[in-house]
Amino acid sequence: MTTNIRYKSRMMKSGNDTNDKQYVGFATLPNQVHRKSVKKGFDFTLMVAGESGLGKSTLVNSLFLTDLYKDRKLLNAEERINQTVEITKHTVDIEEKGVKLKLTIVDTPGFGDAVNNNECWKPITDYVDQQFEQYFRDESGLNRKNILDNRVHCCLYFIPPFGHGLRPVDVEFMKALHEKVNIIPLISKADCLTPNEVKKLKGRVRDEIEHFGIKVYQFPECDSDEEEEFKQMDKELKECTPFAVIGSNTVVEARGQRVRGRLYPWGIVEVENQSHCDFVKLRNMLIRSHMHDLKDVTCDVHYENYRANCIQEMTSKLAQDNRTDSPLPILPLPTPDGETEKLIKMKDDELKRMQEMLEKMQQQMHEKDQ
Ligand SMILES: Nc1nc2c(ncn2[C@@H]2O[C@H](COP(=O)(O)OP(=O)(O)OP(=O)(O)O)[C@@H](O)[C@H]2O)c(=O)[nH]1
Repeated sequence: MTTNIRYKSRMMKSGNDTNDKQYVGFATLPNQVHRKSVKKGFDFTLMVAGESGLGKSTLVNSLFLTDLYKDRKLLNAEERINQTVEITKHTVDIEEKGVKLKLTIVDTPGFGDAVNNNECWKPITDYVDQQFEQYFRDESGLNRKNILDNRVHCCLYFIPPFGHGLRPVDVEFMKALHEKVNIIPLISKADCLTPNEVKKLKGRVRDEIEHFGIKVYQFPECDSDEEEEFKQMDKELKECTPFAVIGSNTVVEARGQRVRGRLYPWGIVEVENQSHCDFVKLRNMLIRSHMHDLKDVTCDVHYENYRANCIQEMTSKLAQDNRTDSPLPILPLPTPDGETEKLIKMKDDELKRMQEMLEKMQQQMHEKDQ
C-alpha cells in the first residue's frame, strides 16, 4: 500500500510526460541515481605528502575552507628530534547545499626530514596497502553492505620551490607510490618564485617525471562532443601541471575586498587569484571536475591490481602447499587418522574455493576488457 502511494506520487512528479504514450519513464533514471547518491553522501580520501613545512596543512585548510588542524599541537625542537614518521588521519563531514561529503585527510608529517631518508616512503606505501587489504577483507566477508572505504583516492605530493627540479627523494617517493595511488605533484609555496621561475620549474619537473618514468595521475581525455568551454578548461588544466600553489589561513584586505592571502611588506599574494597561482585550478579539478574520476581510477586500476596480485599470491601459495610433484623422494604416507583426513579435506576445499574465485575474477576482467 505504502509502496503504491510512493510510486504514484513519483509518477505525478514526473509531470506531463506521463500522459505521453511514448514515454516509458527510464529517462528519470539519472534522477533516481542522483537522489540515492545525495542521500547516501560522498566520501573522499586525500593524502598529502612532502617535507615538513612545505605548507601541506595550510593548503588543505584553504582547499576545503575548514580548519582541520585546529587541535594540532606544534612540536618543539626536542620533540621533533624524537619524532618518527607518523601518519595522522583527520575526518570532517562537510555539507554544501544539502550534499554531504565525508572528507578524510591523511597527513604524513616529517617525511624526508631525517638525515638518512632511506625508504622513508615505506610507512606511506604500507598505509596505502593496509587500506586496500582492509577493503579486500571486508569485501570478501559476510557483511558487504556497509563497507567503510578508507582507500586513498589521491595523493598531493609537495615539491619544494627551491632547488632545480625533483630531488632523488622526490623521484623515489613517487616511484614507490605511483602504482598504488593517484599522484598529483604540486609546486609548493609558489609565492617564493617569479612567474618566469615557476614556468621554468614546471617544465623541468614535467621533463623529469617523463624521464624517470613516474606515472602521475593522467586527466581523462575529453570527449569530442563536450562543450567548447569544457574542452578549453580541460586543455588549460593539462597545460598547467604540476600546479603551483600558495596556501594561507588568513584573510586580508585587497582592492577593497576581503580575500585569502599572504600580506608582505611589498604587497599581497592572493590565494584565489589565478594570475598569482594555480590554487583555483587545483581546487576545481579536485572537487568540481575530477573527484569522481580519481575515485574510479583508484577502484578500477589501483585496487584491481592489488586484488589480482593478492589472489594470485594466495592461489600460488596454496598450490605450492598441495603440490604433489615434489622433488623429494615420495615416501609411503602413513594412513591418515580421522583428524588428519578432516584437515586434508579442509585444505582441498579451500584450494577449490580460491580457484573458483580466481576463475570468476579472470572472467570479470575479461568481460570488462570486452
Ligand atoms: N610563503 C609561503 N608560506 C607558506 C605557504 N603555505 C604555508 N606557509 C607557511 O609555512 C609554514 C608551514 O606551514 P604548514 O602548513 O604547517 O606546513 P606542513 O607542510 O603542514 O608542515 P608539517 O605539518 O610539519 O608537515 C607556516 O608558517 C605557513 O604559514 C605558502 O604558500 N607560501
